Amino acid sequence: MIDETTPPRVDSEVGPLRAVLLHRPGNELKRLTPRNNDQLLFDSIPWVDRAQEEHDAFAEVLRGRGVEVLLLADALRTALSDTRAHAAGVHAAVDERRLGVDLADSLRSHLSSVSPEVLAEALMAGMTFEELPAAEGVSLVRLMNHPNDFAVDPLPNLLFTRDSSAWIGDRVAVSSLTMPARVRETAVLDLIYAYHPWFRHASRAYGAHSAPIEGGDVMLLSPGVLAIGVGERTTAAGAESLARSVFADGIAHTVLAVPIEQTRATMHLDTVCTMVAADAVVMYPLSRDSLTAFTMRPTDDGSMKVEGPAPFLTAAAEAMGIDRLRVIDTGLDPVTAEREQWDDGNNTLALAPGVVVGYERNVETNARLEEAGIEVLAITGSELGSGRGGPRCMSCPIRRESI
Ligand SMILES: NC(=O)NCCC[C@H](N)C(=O)O
Repeated sequence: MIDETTPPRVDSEVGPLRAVLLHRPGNELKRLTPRNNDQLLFDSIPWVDRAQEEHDAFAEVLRGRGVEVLLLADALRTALSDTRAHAAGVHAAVDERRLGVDLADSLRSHLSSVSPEVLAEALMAGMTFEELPAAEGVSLVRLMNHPNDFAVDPLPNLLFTRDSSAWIGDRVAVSSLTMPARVRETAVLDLIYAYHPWFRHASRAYGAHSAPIEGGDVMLLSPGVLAIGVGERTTAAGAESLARSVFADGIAHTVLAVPIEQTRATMHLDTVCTMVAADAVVMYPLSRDSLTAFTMRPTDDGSMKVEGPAPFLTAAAEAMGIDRLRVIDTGLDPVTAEREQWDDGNNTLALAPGVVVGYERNVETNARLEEAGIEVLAITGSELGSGRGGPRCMSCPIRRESI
């Protein structure tokens, strides 16, 4: 059970983690085939039962360290039991451009009558044309689509709860996701934050803004200091809009925009760098000397100024008010470094300063972290990792203690 009496709040990457939003992979993963996996952003076809086992083990590691785990599917079902949320959920599921007016009407009327559980399943796992309810009359759209085509797209990347929303202080930013396969996740998270009792009074950061921002690019370096990766997913417009929004809300005083290479291997800032202590990061060695940052700060007249670029580590330390942001020296040779970066070796989830969760397969990175005094709680991710995301990607912290 989640303690809903304590309000959400996150103002660092490493403060003791108390509550987290995870998504236990479900039937949406069973939609992946060799024909659609690229488009749906998976690198192979996961063995779903094993992925669920791996995820259950991940959740147990967190619970074992005193973290409350809120599962996204439960949260969505709870939210959808509100009739207004149910209506909004039906609206989010039905794409009239794809189905045409008649089929869209018939699907809307069907989904309006189903339980919150069935609607939640349709929103997460999608629906094929074959699964649509039988309807009177002729539908060209139905005839011309293969029974296994999607009438409602599945959302296999819900697993990566980090990207679809991010808490900044006591506010939540629901992401505006870039890739077509993930765009509808915004609607799911919107429903949860608007209608789940725990979040009903939570204020939004980034409100009605729409320039792309993904949570994997948003890093809370220290209270009031954000780093935002700008690359394949988050755009410069997204980073600037989020910066203006957090300055206006008074929840940050400095935002660093960090250019990252626009490749799949480095799709988010947290694929190359995550925090493992209040003054330390683990970082892909090849990024160490090349990462830079533009520094944004608010001005007295309500606008903002931008400085830089400067080396990331220097700009970050200055913004955080510390002498140095340490990089745990993994000292890996370039080939091992590249292999372990691809397998999310740098994508750790901090449960407290100096305690992180990492994939067990990243043997070398984990060993170097341990040598540096960082406790690594190793989890299996052979199937979970097929979507190209590690422990940080798979978790959206909702409550952390201050450090
Ligand atoms: N923060 C992250 O790096 N998240 C991983 C997202 C993986 C997902 N398959 C995607 O391509 O969006």
